[in-house]
Amino acid sequence: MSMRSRTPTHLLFPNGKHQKADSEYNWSDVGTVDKAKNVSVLGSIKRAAKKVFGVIFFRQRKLKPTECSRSDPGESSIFDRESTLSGWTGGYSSPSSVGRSTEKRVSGQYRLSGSRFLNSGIDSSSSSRKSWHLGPVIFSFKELQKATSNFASVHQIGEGGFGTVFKGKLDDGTFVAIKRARKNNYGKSWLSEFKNEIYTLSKIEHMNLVKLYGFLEHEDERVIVVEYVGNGNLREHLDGSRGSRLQMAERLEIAIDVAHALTYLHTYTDNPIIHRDIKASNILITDKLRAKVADFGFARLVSEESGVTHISTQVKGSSGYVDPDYLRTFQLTDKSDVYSFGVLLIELITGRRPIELKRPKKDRLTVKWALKGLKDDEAVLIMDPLLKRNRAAIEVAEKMLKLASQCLAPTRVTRPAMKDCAEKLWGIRREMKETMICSSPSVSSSSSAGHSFMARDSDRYALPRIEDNENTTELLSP
Ligand SMILES: Nc1ncnc2c1ncn2[C@@H]1O[C@H](COP(=O)(O)OP(=O)(O)OP(=O)(O)O)[C@@H](O)[C@H]1O
Repeated sequence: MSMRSRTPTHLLFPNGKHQKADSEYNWSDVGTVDKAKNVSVLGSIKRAAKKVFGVIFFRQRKLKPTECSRSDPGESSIFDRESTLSGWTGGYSSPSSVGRSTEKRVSGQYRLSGSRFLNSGIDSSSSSRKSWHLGPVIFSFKELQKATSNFASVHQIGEGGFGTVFKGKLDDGTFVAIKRARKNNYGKSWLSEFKNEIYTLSKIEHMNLVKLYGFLEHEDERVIVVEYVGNGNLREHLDGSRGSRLQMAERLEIAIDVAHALTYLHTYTDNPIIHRDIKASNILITDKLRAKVADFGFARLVSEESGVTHISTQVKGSSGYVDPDYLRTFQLTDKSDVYSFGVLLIELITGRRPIELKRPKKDRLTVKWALKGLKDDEAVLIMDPLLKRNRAAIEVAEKMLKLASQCLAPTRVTRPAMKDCAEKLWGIRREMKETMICSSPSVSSSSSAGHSFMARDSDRYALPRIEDNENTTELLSP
């Protein structure tokens, strides 16, 4: 568990225009957070119960008979609404969002008897680990203290603009990442970032996105509890401070994972979500070298009609990753994530950070340097020195660079959609397999190599790696 050094600073550019505030989510939409501050959790339960009964009463009066017959008698109306949102199947299990009947506190979580979860026959008291599927829960400060030995520095795994990240172990044995906000941070925009991360994460569920388990908002503490992803972040892997060197096939798989996550956010959620802070340190890596996108503090929902968010008063993102079109127009679209994804592709190929101040002036901006390499037909020279240079790897580098150059187009209209990027990457992956099979030393092994690829493809979501074929010809030494 190494503590990561601070990665590129976030950019905040006031545009001087008096436009609508950058983030104005209706916190009550989340349906979970007690608006009043400095109140005990018990207080929130009581108030929530009143509110819930009010909602039920209201709903019962408004529902037509046909609507009533559709609902499971044990499900709350709010679950009905939430379950249609973005494939999120659980809705909230917090006091303020749950429907009818009594709340039970189970293993530090507020539970509903009569909820969808309990109706499904899973006993939350005996299996609280599974109970995350219900949706985010409200933690008590005490249980988070216990999970982290009172936020001991030995449990610290990261630090960022939001605050400090700890690894914690809950009573049921689940490992979690606990993001504890820096207290002197609490300005208006910061609070909106906190709420934003919870709001956004609560709406999504995808294997390549970090899952939200719960949160705490009590007195001056703001904490987010998310799925723990145990193998560091992509930047640490590229720097060589984590793991053994990522080879080209693994980097390609990571790119595909990120492309899937962003395609999901842009295309398959009810309201498209723009992440706004795609960068290597926000890509977390699992033990099987799969990628999960984290850090939704800056994410924004997009209006379905226009495909754009409202004009921002502040441009947010991390230096080196921010879309120049967004900087120019203050108009945020999903293509801003596409731009940042282009920067990420360049990082995966070169291993370099987007800005490398210690290098000669002409090489400092990695994107510029790498795209010049592509133009000069010298992809092989800009490949990360840690990468093996076999034919398959070089071809992948060239193709990924070409895709990166499209993502990095100066204006958003000419950039591909994330879905197209994912499809192109799948094509690159397929061609890489073919090259590796062809480069295989013996003809007879080609069929077995083909067979093993098929086997790996069929369980891509279980054990998804293509390994670099050690037998492919080494064209150049790093
Ligand atoms: N779910 C997690 N599992 C494991 N490690 C994590 C997790 N979330 C964050 N980390 C670690 O903590 C670091 C900082 O986390 P995070 O980026 O979420 O904080 P932040 O304040 O939003 O950072 P920044 O402002 O730089 O984007 C990550 O780079 C990663 O190394």
